[in-house]
Amino acid sequence: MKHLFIINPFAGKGGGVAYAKEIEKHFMKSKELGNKESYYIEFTKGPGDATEIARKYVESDRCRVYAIGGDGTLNEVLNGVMGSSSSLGVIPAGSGNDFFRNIGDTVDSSLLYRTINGTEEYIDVGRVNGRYFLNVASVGIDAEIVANARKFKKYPMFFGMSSYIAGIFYTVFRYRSFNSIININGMEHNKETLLLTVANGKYYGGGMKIAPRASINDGSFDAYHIDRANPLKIVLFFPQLIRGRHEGFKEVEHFMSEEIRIRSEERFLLNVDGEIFDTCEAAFNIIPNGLKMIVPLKTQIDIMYNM
Ligand SMILES: Nc1ncnc2c1ncn2[C@@H]1O[C@H](COP(=O)(O)OP(=O)(O)OP(=O)(O)O)[C@@H](O)[C@H]1O
Repeated sequence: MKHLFIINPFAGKGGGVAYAKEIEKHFMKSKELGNKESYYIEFTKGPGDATEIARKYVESDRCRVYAIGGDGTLNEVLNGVMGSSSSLGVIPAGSGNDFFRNIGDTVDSSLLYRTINGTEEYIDVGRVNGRYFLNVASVGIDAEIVANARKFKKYPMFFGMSSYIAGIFYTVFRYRSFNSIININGMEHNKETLLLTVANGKYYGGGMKIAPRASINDGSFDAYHIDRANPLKIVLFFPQLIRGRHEGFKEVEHFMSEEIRIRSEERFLLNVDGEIFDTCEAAFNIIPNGLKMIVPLKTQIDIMYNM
């Protein structure tokens, strides 16, 4: 079995780099114990690189591919792995690490070893406008917030969710809803859209529980549409959204669907696992059991390697 580790040295505060030594240590010990598995460590050099690296390896062989970085890195690796028989694991080393929250594990000193030895389970994958995603895709105010949060993230005082909260305040008073036509479960609806989130995973924005009912293996999206609301209401609304308690608001509608389409005469921003695109139409579909995910073992195995 080939193990490919793709490390984004710029994700989070660069914490992913330290894993390279740990990986080498692990495979040295493993070799001493008689295992003959090969491993490769690749550092990304810029945006898009993780997709190219993953694709290059999985085209020639079945691999276990590990994304070491944040949600952006994971998304890029996913887009390189899809269509192959390789599996994908995640070692969180970003600032938000929202996808990892769905796995319900903790980042501890044994995570790397538990993941290398982890089991493989099928999970669903989302696709929008030809791009795959694991977590959440959204349009409207939200994508605008992600774009603005990214600007704040560059400053050291903004970390994790704080850059997102700064993005919210910056965006809320400037943003205007747009007229849209949304097709869900074959029915067309005319809407005034403040936000449409289409979720496979539960979290985004550094721990905001945007889709409390979502599950990565139920074969369906959990979608939330939020109608036009005034800025003050939006500000009041976000603390509830962070905790996943937004379902009670009259502006919020929840849908389960395998296919969703939104179009508008106005252009809007589309957020795909943190990546932002400008468009006037977005077509989402779920691919049930579309990916073999590497799930870390629950037991501590570092003792076995005497580390
Ligand atoms: N060598 C590099 N230099 C600069 N940027 C890079 C490099 N390699 C990858 N990137 C880009 O870094 C971006 C951010 O990575 P990522 O999302 O993994 O980290 P993060 O933003 O810290 O974490 P999170 O998304 O979980 O908040 C990605 O869009 C990726 O394309």
